[in-house]
Amino acid sequence: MSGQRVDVKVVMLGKESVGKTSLVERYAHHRFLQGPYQNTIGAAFVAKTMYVGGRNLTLGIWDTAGSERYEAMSRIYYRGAKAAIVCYDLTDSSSFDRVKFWVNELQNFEENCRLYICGNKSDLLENDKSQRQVDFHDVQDYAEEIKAYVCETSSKTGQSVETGPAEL
Ligand SMILES: Nc1nc2c(ncn2[C@@H]2O[C@H](COP(=O)(O)OP(=O)(O)OP(=O)(O)O)[C@@H](O)[C@H]2O)c(=O)[nH]1
Repeated sequence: MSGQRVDVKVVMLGKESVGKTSLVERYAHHRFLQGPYQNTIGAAFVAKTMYVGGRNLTLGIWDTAGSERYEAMSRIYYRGAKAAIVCYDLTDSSSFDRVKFWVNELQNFEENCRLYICGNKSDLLENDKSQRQVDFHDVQDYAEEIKAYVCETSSKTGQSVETGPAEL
């Protein structure tokens, strides 16, 4: 699908509609596409070149479909990934349950993959904290257990999107 040389393979995982495609769009193209939600079918690939430590590094980002119907396919995309960004929606606790499913998969089948747990849609909490359904400290405790990084992002405002994967 991509003829481009990829130095670091990254995979986006998580329940449908948590904002994986929007995060990639924000990270790669610095924009947020308004308009009706369109679910990803299968997966999409985006390459982004970064200048790090005196050299250009190409990230190959696989944005997988969150719908459980594509679950088997998503497994194909995390093979050999150096990092997985496992996303959830801060306003939807069921999406955090799905994080645990993917973490489990990665621990079993891709043990060298670095894990990032990303709570998205932080903008929705700005004016109404009661919308939060997933406690940050609970996520931190869980992340410590599984040796993952955590971040809270908004693809809408761009909060923490550019800085998020800097450790890669
Ligand atoms: N308020 C807000 N809405 C967001 C944010 N990120 C995504 N959305 C909205 O959430 C919906 C789903 O976003 P997508 O990026 O398509 O979600 P996805 O996880 O890629 O979904 P699948 O392709 O089905 O797996 C869209 O209507 C987006 O506009 C965010 O940070 N804040």
